[in-house]
Amino acid sequence: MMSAAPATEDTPTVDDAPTADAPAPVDDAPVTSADAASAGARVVLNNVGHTFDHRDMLFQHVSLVLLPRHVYALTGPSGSGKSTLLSIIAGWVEPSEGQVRRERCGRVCWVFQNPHGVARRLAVDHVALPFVARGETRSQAERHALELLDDFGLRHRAYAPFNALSGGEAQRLMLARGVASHAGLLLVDEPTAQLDLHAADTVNERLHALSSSGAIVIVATHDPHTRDACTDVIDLRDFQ
Ligand SMILES: Nc1ncnc2c1ncn2[C@@H]1O[C@H](COP(=O)(O)OP(=O)(O)OP(=O)(O)O)[C@@H](O)[C@H]1O
Repeated sequence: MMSAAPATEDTPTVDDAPTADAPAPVDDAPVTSADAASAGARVVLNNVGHTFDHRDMLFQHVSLVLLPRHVYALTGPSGSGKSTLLSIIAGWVEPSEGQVRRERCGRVCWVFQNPHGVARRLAVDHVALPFVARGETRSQAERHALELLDDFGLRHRAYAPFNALSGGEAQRLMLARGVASHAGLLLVDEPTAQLDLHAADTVNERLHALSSSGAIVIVATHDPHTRDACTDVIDLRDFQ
């Protein structure tokens, strides 16, 4: 395991980012995760810092380049700002200091700690929908969805409505949907907090498989097993 690449002379920095001559990245462009990797996707954080009270910085001077085919564990004590940094990377929260650039990342997918689904919709339909949206027939989409549910250890829950799933099952379902939607940037908040060891291992393996397919995967976690399953670690204690 290694630390996430700091934006040094050896790694791309914001100075390498597209200029006015290059097309601006469009976050919602319908590219697949594999496309995102081949298109040179990356997330560049340049001296990012954040405070909610204009007094105490949660973290500061975060300068990193995040690349496809890596799974970044975002670690740090409770309250150190992991979810906040995920929100900043997603573009939902403006950092108090510095800039974030998402370059050619394609679709951004967030998997929450307490996922929301459509209560009465079947699990399989949550995962089939992105395939249908890409033009597959209903039966093709269902077949692909079932394969993904199998990967996440949820095959036996495929025909359960969302509101009958446990918290851990619901979160794995949303990870499967993230894969189905071909996210180029996948942000995951505490994916294994509600899982037993076996289910957690299944999730950790799939995170890896997803990054191999070309996505940038960032996982906020307290779980040492999840951290060890990641390729890189960003420890917020290094940015206080
Ligand atoms: N919108 C907000 N307004 C004000 N304070 C906030 C807001 N969001 C988060 N905070 C505070 O910022 C700090 C960091 O929160 P955050 O959820 O990012 O930490 P975390 O490292 O993800 O925590 P945990 O590991 O417990 O989930 C906490 O003290 C939290 O109460």
